[in-house]
Amino acid sequence: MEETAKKTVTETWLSKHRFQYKGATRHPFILSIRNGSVNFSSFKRWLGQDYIFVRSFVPFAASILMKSCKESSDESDMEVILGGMASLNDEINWFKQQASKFHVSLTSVVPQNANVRYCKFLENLMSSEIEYPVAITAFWAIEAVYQESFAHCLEEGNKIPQELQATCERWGNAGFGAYCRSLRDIVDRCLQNASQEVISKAEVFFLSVVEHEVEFWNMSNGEASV
Ligand SMILES: Cc1ncc(CO)c(N)n1
Repeated sequence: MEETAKKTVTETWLSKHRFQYKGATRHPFILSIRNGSVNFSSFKRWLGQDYIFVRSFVPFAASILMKSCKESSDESDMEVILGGMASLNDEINWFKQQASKFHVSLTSVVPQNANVRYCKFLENLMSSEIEYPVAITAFWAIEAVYQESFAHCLEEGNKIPQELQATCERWGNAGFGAYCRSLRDIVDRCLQNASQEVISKAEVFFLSVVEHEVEFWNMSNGEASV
């Protein structure tokens, strides 16, 4: 038999679940930002909801940092995650600036159902019963969907409205891309040595993230969803 490079776990998932993944990274809302047809009230709705999500994402990131200190075999994981937390600090301030620019009142945003469900999902992942490889898989997937979505907006031929350029750059920039790549490497390293049970559990959570992301983008439509 011929020697071929063994596929990493994330490579396997991304090809096996490419349709679902594309649903999240090429969502109509993202395509509308890229082609300039985006409805500004949709964008404002997304902005307010995402601020709420990011505030829930901070304690989740902190829980990942704790797990990495206790369970990781590689000391450098801490630096990668800590770097992510530093950019979340910037992100919170950025949301406040953008909200003021777009006249969105962050204090009066009511979380929609899909957002409440996604935040609840993060809370469950913070439990000490969730293994580090499983939690970091979800963490990577959450960041990667945004990175791939907004990087796609920035690709050649885009007609991004000038007001939304900064949003696309926030998650689509090369530095954020490199950060997501580091997270993905951590996931692959952790899962390479994990039991089949943990690998399967991580795959289920990966798919859940993808579904939650689609539901999250759907909220920008403003239609009440169940
Ligand atoms: C819903 C959602 N997913 C991912 C990210 C990336 O941080 C975000 N800000 N919001």
